[in-house]
Amino acid sequence: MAENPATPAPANSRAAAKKDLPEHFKAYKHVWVFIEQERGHVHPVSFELMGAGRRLADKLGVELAGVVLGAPGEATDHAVAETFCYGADLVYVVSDPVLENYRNEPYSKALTDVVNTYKPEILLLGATTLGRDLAGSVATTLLTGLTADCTELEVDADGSLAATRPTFGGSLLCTIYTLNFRPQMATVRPRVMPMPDRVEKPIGKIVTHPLGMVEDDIVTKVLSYIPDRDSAKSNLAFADVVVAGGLGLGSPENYQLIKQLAGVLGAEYGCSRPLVQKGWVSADRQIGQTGKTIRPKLYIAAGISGAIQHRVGVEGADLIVAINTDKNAPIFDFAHVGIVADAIRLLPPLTEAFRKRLSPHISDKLAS
Ligand SMILES: Cc1cc2nc3c(=O)[nH]c(=O)nc-3n(C[C@H](O)[C@H](O)[C@H](O)COP(=O)(O)OP(=O)(O)OC[C@H]3O[C@@H](n4cnc5c(N)ncnc54)[C@H](O)[C@@H]3O)c2cc1C
Repeated sequence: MAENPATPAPANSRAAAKKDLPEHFKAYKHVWVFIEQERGHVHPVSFELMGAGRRLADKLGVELAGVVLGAPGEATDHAVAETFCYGADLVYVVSDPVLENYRNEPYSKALTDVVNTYKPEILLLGATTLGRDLAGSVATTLLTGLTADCTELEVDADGSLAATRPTFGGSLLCTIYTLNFRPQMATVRPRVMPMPDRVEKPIGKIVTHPLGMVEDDIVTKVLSYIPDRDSAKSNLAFADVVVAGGLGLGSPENYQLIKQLAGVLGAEYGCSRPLVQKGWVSADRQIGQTGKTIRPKLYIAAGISGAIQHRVGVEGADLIVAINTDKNAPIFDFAHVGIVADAIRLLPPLTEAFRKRLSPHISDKLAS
């Protein structure tokens, strides 16, 4: 692997680092996306990656495939059908009762076997808890490179995957290449890539592959399945409207102003990292490089300076409104609307104005 600054180096400057791709890797073709599904629920990041994968596949002139692992039945069938609606040319399926719940061992074996048999040149996974666990073990088993938490994926003139991600605490971007091994693997966090349109399509070509493993082969046992009661608590990453507060609010009491405005707008509320570190707000509300990436239609940030680690999590918002007392705050460099004001004084009348202006019907629409 080679590490480069944010702008991909021209192909010829990497020539020295690039030994001839070993003969057995030359057969690796096509772009694959691992479709993460649990009990019939496909994680949206998988479809976001289908959009990114389609762009890469078209540039390379190859096929885009989804890989679905799961137990035989409706849930897996549904995931396969949806994968076609998000642009797959074909779908690889490993369907076995052992794969009903995620466990690293059988999932790694299934994905590794399918890769070794059908040889993709690029394999993308969501940087979710499951995706990170699976990607790491599959990459180490395949002895190939994995670039985690990418923010951009491109294909170079020589067909290499240029995977860009923040480094040095987010102060730099680096582009990483897996030059001499295949597949080139990358994970991407939810909401980093835009969601492509879903187009109703019939089921296309499916390639099934056996798991070749039975329950007795697996060390970990699933004793029961307990859904995470908190998982539905914060819908921050997928909200259309997000209101967030930072250290400029000065106290947890003042942070309530953020929640009040969010309540009136039917929005989700979030925060910068220091508020989580101070214990004012729970970690699932943190926005930024080490928190959630958001892509709302409207993002209101109050008392947030706009450090790069925060910026990378909000740049995908359609409209960013920043409230800050310091007219030179970095957030004004990327906000679409900047309000130089004391948020503690501005938020209550702003909330009241929205309350008067928005009928419940409009609030519902904004939030939907
Ligand atoms: C490895 C690493 C990962 C990180 N990950 C993240 C991350 O995921 N998310 C994240 O947010 N940060 C992250 N950080 C921290 C980041 O570098 C910043 O320190 C942080 O974002 C700053 O938070 P803030 O804007 O709330 O506070 P500050 O930078 O202190 O800014 C407060 C702002 O409030 C303004 N202000 C003061 N009073 C008022 C007022 N009354 N009304 C309006 N404005 C006012 C000030 O002018 C200032 O601009 C990370 C840092 C590192 C090193």
